Amino acid sequence: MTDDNQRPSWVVLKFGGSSVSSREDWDNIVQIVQDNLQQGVKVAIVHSAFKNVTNQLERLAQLAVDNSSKELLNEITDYHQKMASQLKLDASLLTPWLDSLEASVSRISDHGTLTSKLRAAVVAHGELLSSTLGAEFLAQQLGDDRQTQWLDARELFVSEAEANNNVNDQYLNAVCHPRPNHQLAKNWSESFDVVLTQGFIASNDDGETVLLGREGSDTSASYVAALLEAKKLEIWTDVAGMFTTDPNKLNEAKKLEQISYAQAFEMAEAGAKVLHPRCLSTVMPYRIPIEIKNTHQPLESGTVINGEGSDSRWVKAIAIKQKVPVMTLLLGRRGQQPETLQKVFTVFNQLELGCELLASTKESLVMAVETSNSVHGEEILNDLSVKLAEMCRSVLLSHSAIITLVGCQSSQALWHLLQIDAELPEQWLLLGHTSSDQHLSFLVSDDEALDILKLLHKHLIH
Ligand SMILES: Nc1ncnc2c1ncn2[C@@H]1O[C@H](COP(=O)(O)OP(=O)(O)O)[C@@H](O)[C@H]1O
Ligand SMILES: N[C@@H](CC(=O)OP(=O)(O)O)C(=O)O
Repeated sequence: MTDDNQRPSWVVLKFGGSSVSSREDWDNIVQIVQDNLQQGVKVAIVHSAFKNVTNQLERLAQLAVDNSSKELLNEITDYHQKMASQLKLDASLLTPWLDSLEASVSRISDHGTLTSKLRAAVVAHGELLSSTLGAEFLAQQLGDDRQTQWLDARELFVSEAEANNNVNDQYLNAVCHPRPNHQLAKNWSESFDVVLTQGFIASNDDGETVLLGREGSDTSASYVAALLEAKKLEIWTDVAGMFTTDPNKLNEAKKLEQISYAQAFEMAEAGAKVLHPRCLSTVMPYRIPIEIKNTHQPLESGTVINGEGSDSRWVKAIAIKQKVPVMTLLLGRRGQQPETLQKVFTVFNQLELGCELLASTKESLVMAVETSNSVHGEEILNDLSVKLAEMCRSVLLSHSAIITLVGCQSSQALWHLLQIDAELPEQWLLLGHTSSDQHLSFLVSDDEALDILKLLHKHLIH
């Protein structure tokens, strides 16, 4: 099948960690790929690390600092060897990546500290190891009639150092700006039926490995889709679409058959981790539709994301983010003087932490802290508290939940809330809305979050 310009069509299939971690998953993947090939399209696969391996590698990098990573390294090695055996593949395929993983770990131990560059080099191995097995399995299953090619994503995507990016972000939350490359799409079409590459990883101008931020494989998939100007991007995961809320948190969640790019973006930004928000901003300019489907139930329909979406009077979905570190700062007598605010933001900058200002009054600020790209994870919050305490009257760190109503104007959402004829919890900490005015957020205590979600879902989702 070709598109209007007689270019062969590509579909991009992204398989997340929850979709590639068993033999059954892989049998389904082979079927999904074959179905596409039979329809005459070429298939580009973006492959994540096996389930939970990225977290293990993050821990491995930390343990390497004081040379205590051996046990975990063995565990990770074992896990991949077992996957090779489940797929009936020769485990020696893994050797080059296991060797380079060990070398990267040794570099951290020799260095004695963990830099974002060394962390990226270690963590990238999750995708390198898994995709090597995935490509070989697929090549064997599809046979010689089909050309299957493994590609190194670091040769496809080079990050751009954004002026306002700190060093952590440059290595751990890098950004690329791929544009359609018709010649490349044509070359690949002439040589291959299926290409398979890694999600989550890219390189920088110096050829070093960088990461695209946690959950970044969706972003990679959107990069491949933009590069090929694909006719469709399919996100294959462990649920059959985007739901009115996280179906693993609330059984009553309903599948959304179709939503607009903008609504999906709001949901993704607000915590619906089934899709990464950056993925949407990459494909939207090219109007590439996205479909979210369930690898474990491939025949079940999914959610289609396309189009503008029309104004709705109803809340369409509710997103939830839990265990968000939140700092409440009492600024004292001088309140929000530019000088105090500047000091506060300088501390965030020095610690290379991101933050989102959730609310402010004359004397206080409530900020959500983004720690996932910090090399030192949770410890850094204590550092932050100590530093902020030097300039604020009091500093309170809590782990809270943010609940966001998506799909109608915030004033409309607020009106619906006020109609709820049930007891709402006392602790609605605050609310805010974005400039797009299509969502309304609340900060609530983490302990109560799921009860509140249930209540809101019952009353607001129709
Ligand atoms: N609104 C939502 N609709 C569907 N899934 C959601 C939603 N919000 C959160 N999720 C969660 O997203 C998960 C899928 O994302 P993720 O675990 O990152 O999968 P993958 O490993 O395939 O990338 C689901 O299992 C579900 O718990
Ligand atoms: N493996 C990376 C990238 C990713 O997006 O994975 P997944 O597709 O399993 O969410 C992570 O865990 O962050």
